[in-house]
Amino acid sequence: MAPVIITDNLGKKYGDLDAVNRVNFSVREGSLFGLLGPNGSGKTTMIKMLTGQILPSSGKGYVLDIDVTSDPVEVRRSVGIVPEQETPPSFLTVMEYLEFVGEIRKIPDLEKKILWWLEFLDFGDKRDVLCKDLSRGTRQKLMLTQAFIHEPKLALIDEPLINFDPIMQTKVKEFFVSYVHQGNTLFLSTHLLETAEEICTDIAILHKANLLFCGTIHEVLEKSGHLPEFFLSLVRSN
Ligand SMILES: Nc1ncnc2c1ncn2[C@@H]1O[C@H](COP(=O)(O)OP(=O)(O)OP(=O)(O)O)[C@@H](O)[C@H]1O
Repeated sequence: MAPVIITDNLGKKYGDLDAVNRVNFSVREGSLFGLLGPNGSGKTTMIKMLTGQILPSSGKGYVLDIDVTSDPVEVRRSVGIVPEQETPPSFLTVMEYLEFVGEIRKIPDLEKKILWWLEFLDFGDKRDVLCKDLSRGTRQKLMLTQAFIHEPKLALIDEPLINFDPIMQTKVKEFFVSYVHQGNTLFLSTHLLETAEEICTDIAILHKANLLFCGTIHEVLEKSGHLPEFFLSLVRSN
């Protein structure tokens, strides 16, 4: 099975700063891939490059066989994306925003799908509320909905569980696991190491713009017993 994401010496500089330093890894189809790393290690920059939001400074990146440098628009069209701390347009209601997304993505049976998501994430009572008046958790529900409503084969999500209460975290984690069991792929960045250990099949660790580790969760657990210990000892020794 061909990887759904390949990076080949992919790098990003902001002026003189290496935010991501010539990184190589690939993501298997059907995996739940967790990108970990301390603050400022380059996770968001990596996701932005892989979702066509910024252009790399060096190397190549392929997402679903699409070159992220030459065809960023096609990348954005093909995947589900939840950018870091993104908020939906303040001047639209929940329904208006989802109808807008449906229009752009040309989603069949849109109304039915919207109703399913409103019920699944338990925010149907907010359907006519302007996005500016939503709580942070409800905004995150809306951002997750817009990422998955067109049923992409691959979704990339920056900090997916932030702002959610424990009940909603559990529900969303279960959704992620069932999403990959259906053959789709999920690429997420997170600081929640216990959660990554619980649900991820594959792990990559960035530190100071460099890739320190990429492998399966089984390799991690064999080496170290638990992901948090593995992560801390690797990062502290580099
Ligand atoms: N637009 C930008 N201009 C200049 N520097 C930037 C820009 N965006 C990010 N950086 C820098 O690039 C480095 C990597 O940032 P990035 O946001 O990718 O890290 P991160 O791992 O996602 O961090 P966090 O866990 O804190 O969200 C940091 O040093 C950051 O200050």
